[in-house]
Amino acid sequence: MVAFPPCKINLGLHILYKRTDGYHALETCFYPVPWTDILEVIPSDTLAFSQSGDAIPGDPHDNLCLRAYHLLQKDFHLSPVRIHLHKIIPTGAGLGGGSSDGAYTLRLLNDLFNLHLTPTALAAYAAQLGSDCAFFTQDAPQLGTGRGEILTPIDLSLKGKFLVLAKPPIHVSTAEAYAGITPAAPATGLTQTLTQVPLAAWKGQLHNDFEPSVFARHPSIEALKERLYRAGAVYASMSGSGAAVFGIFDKGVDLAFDAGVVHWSGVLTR
Ligand SMILES: C[C@](O)(CO)[C@H](O)COP(=O)(O)OP(=O)(O)OC[C@H]1O[C@@H](n2ccc(N)nc2=O)[C@H](O)[C@@H]1O
Ligand SMILES: Nc1ncnc2c1ncn2[C@@H]1O[C@H](COP(=O)(O)OP(=O)(O)OP(=O)(O)O)[C@@H](O)[C@H]1O
Repeated sequence: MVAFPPCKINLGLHILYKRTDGYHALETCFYPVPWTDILEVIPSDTLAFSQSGDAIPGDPHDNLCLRAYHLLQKDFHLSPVRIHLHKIIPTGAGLGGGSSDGAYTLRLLNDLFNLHLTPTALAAYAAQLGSDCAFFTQDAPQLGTGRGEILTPIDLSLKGKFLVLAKPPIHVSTAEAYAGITPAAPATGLTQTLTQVPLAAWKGQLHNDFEPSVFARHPSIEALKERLYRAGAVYASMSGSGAAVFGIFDKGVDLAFDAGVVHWSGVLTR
């Protein structure tokens, strides 16, 4: 079986307070973007994991695809599989690429072994892999709360808009980004902003709370965001804890970026 795990952007990201478990309570809108990895899971005599494409930091034995397998193996005594991941989504980007691979491994195993896990059950397993993972068990935009694992569908469509994603050659560690945050309740709740403020007025009203501290350490990320505005973006922001930034345009643009900046662009179809 083959799947194409997408990445995500965060439309608004409010870090509300630090929880007693060390995580932060947040509210964000996860929006899927078809810049995808390629994931194959097939039955095998022995458990095997291989990868191609871009390098992935860390020990391959800790890959989220394998962690997903072991999570279900523990409860369902699954037969061995061979997993191959072709990596395209940049890591350390705030795009949830690793989280997506883990969640899609759960989805493929659910189908391959007819486990009949519901989307809710899959989301609960995914939440054990990481705070961003649960979102990737769903296919539509979701409001994320809690540590990001509590999902509520949101009626929001960017269909027909042209999206540009760009990641400079900077790796932002999620834990490091959270350590630089001073949590605070926002003046306006995220759902209210997203549903009552038109896209044309999001600039200055839709905030990613990670931007001040990450931009202070990495001014080139802020410069990239401003570059998107100068190119005509209606709205631009850093995604997640960075380093990727995105711009939403009313029409297609053809932008050239400095060497080392990996980028994707396309018309959103949902
Ligand atoms: C920044 C976001 O990408 C926004 O979508 C997510 O909150 C990050 O989700 P993630 O990468 O899946 O994060 P996890 O792998 O669960 O946690 C990595 C580290 O980030 C911090 N972390 C993560 C999520 C959260 N709500 N509060 C946190 O403080 C913790 O230090 C944690 O040890
Ligand atoms: N399949 C995978 N793809 C990418 N990273 C993986 C994978 N499995 C484990 N990892 C580890 O997880 C870390 C975080 O993954 P990734 O960088 O894709 O998330 P992210 O882009 O930071 O997204 P976010 O910040 O929104 O969670 C990587 O640096 C890597 O060490």
